[in-house]
Amino acid sequence: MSRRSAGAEGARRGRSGPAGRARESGAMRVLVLTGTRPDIIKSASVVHALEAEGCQTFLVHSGQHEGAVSALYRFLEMQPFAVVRLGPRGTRLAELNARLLDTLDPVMARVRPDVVVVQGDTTTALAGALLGFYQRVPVAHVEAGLRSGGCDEPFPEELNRRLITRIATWHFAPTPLAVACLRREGVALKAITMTGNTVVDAALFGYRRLGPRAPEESYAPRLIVVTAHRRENWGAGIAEIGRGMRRIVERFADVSVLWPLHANPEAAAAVRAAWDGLAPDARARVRLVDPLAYPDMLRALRGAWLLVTDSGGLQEEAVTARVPVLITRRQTERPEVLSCGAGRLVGADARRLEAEVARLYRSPAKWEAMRPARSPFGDGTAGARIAAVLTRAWATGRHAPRPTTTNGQARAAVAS
Ligand SMILES: CC(=O)N[C@@H]1[C@@H](OP(=O)(O)OP(=O)(O)OC[C@H]2O[C@@H](n3ccc(=O)[nH]c3=O)[C@H](O)[C@@H]2O)O[C@H](CO)[C@@H](O)[C@@H]1O
Repeated sequence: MSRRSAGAEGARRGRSGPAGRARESGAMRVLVLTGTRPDIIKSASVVHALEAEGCQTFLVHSGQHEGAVSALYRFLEMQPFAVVRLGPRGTRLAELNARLLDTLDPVMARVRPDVVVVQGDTTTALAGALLGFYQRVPVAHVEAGLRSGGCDEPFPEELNRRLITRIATWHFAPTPLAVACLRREGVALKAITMTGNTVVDAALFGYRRLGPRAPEESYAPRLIVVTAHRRENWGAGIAEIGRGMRRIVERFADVSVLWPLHANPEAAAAVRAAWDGLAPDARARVRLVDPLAYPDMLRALRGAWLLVTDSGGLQEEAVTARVPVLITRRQTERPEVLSCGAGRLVGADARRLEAEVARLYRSPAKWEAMRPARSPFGDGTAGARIAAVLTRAWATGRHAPRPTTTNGQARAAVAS
């Protein structure tokens, strides 16, 4: 494990000190746990808002994703307290889980937080929630209440979300639908706050940092940004999406494609193969690139005519950037994208993908109808709402660990 700084002392506002010293100041100590790129992006505004409220934040990166995370932290103006190195490992979830629990346990014990904040549905988030339970530290769950149906799709995230719901004291739900899902599972209303999604906060923060669009950002008239990384699309699905995109480029001479490839070499190879033998003039309109740094992704999105993706966070960001999105999945745990009109499910199906693009190509009105003015994912104040709830609970002494996931009725049902 490498320590980047002690507490928030070296952090943005220089307000706190090493773990031990910070304890003496009496401010609420919050351990914010991240493990993947989306976690980092979605935790930024929570960290900023907690610090603005005078809390001592201890940002811990679990090491689940090890890639280029330090540039992302810098762009989002966050400084980790600890970056855990999990070391070489295979792809077994049991191994990941065991290592996360074992490695994070002493980190949490050293920080002795008053609250641990976990984000979303990763194995890191589940480990953080479990450790909170083991160490009797109350858990705040950001992006709570997303549900897709069965417990095993997406695997393993759907079960992770549900298990975290059983453990958490505070449930920060991004949308009314997420609130309803939590209520259906017996979570007490007073334990839920609807906040909007922190991904919107991050995007607005990012766009403020980037400033106005530069001339070199003016892409071809119809730029389609494509990403494909979901486990369910590995192999045949990604190849099918590639075939569909190829037909689109061959058919429409003013369409260009920017496709940041997934780090997984097999997934990247399947995408590359889809373009083999393409005529040079069409090939010139296709850019297959390494994963984009977050600021570059924000730039690409604001220059895009359309997004084709199986990503969760990108669906939410596309709505915020008012870019129509075709979702290459059978279902989405973000149905708000569909109900607000900004997105359509096309599956990993080349023909459907081509047909949907052709429909939007032919009809500017249909394209415009997929750009709602308001995002169902919030207005960019989610982080502030979360920090306000936590600091209020701290101020009134209501931060102690307690089970909140069952209301009276559910408890009675369990007891009977
Ligand atoms: C089952 C499910 O839905 N799970 C989700 C999934 O998250 P996701 O689908 O949102 O993941 P991605 O698409 O990887 O990331 C998106 C973010 O990354 C930025 N981005 C993307 C490409 C790039 O080239 N450069 C970038 O900067 C982009 O703007 C956006 O902010 O897995 C997470 C655990 O890993 C989960 O927590 C999360 O629920």
